[in-house]
Amino acid sequence: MGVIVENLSKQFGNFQAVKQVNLEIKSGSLVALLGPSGSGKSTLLRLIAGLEVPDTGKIWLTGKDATYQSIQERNIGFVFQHYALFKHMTVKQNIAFGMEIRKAPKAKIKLRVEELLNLVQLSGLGDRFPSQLSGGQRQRVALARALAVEPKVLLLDEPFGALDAKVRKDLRAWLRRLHDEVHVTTVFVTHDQEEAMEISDKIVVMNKGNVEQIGAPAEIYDHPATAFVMSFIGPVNILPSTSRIFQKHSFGSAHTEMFLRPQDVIVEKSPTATSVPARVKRLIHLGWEIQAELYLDDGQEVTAHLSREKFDQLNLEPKQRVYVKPKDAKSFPLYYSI
Ligand SMILES: Nc1ncnc2c1ncn2[C@@H]1O[C@H](COP(=O)(O)OP(=O)(O)OP(=O)(O)O)[C@@H](O)[C@H]1O
Repeated sequence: MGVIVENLSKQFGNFQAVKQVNLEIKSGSLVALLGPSGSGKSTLLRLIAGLEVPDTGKIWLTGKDATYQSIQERNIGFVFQHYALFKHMTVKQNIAFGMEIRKAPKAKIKLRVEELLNLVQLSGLGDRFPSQLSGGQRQRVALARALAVEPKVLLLDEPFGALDAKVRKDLRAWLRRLHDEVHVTTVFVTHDQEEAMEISDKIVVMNKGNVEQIGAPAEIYDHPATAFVMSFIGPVNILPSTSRIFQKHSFGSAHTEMFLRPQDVIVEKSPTATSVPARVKRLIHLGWEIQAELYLDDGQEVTAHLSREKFDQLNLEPKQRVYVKPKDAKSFPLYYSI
């Protein structure tokens, strides 16, 4: 058993930050809490950690009711965005800190510190001080320190948020590999959908204190439960269902808005029975694919993503006449903007 959150709510003054959240995080899994700023991700994480007390609901950690347990009793490892290493202690001393507080035998601490240094790939840097490390290295020390006390659950609040894009990307892959080695139940807060998709087993999408959807990355991307999820995870064209592009197609129940992924816009040079005319406005090279900004003859703008191969085959130019049709589109009963 990992973490179970039951009907959990938290209010700050008049503001409801977390609204009756229910959640089950399987033991040994890596789960991302994903949502825009202010959606309640950090508050939910802090409630699980015991840094906040819930107004209602329960938290179960590895089968035990932890709702009113102290932070220490919960045996949780926590890593924040802004690494809080002890500046006056070396890397080794930082990692050993929790074990020393618990009065673990010296020989055991020494061995475990070496093991953890290896695990976070910082062997040889154990005698440095935090100021002598890069941001990415410091976050790896913070992770080693959190893991040192063998926590039941590891909670990470945007641990790579303060780092530059390249380091961040490397650390994501590294965290995934690390998790595959240690298998500690991990809850990871991020507002970056690519980060969540890349590293997690399951994603919990949050919006305005609510859980919108829980699922594996592909499930959330391919079968979004709500308009919010569809527009938050990946790019999307939001078009009126009366738009010409849908006239010759039917995608189930059509509400007032249709959601069309750019990769589901098929672009051709010649008309077909199911396509409508459009014109190329702008072409943006994204490296692995080309973003074609098009406008339909009714003035509606539509973005299409084309593979390099398809783009070369079409040989597109700005202002060129093309014909488009939707491969797939979705519609939801209610859409509220993010
Ligand atoms: N201690 C507090 N007192 C008052 N309001 C708070 C407190 N902590 C959080 N909030 C409010 O609760 C809401 C949710 O905050 P939270 O930090 O959980 O969001 P988040 O999804 O983690 O956002 P971010 O990605 O910006 O950190 C925000 O509107 C925030 O201002």
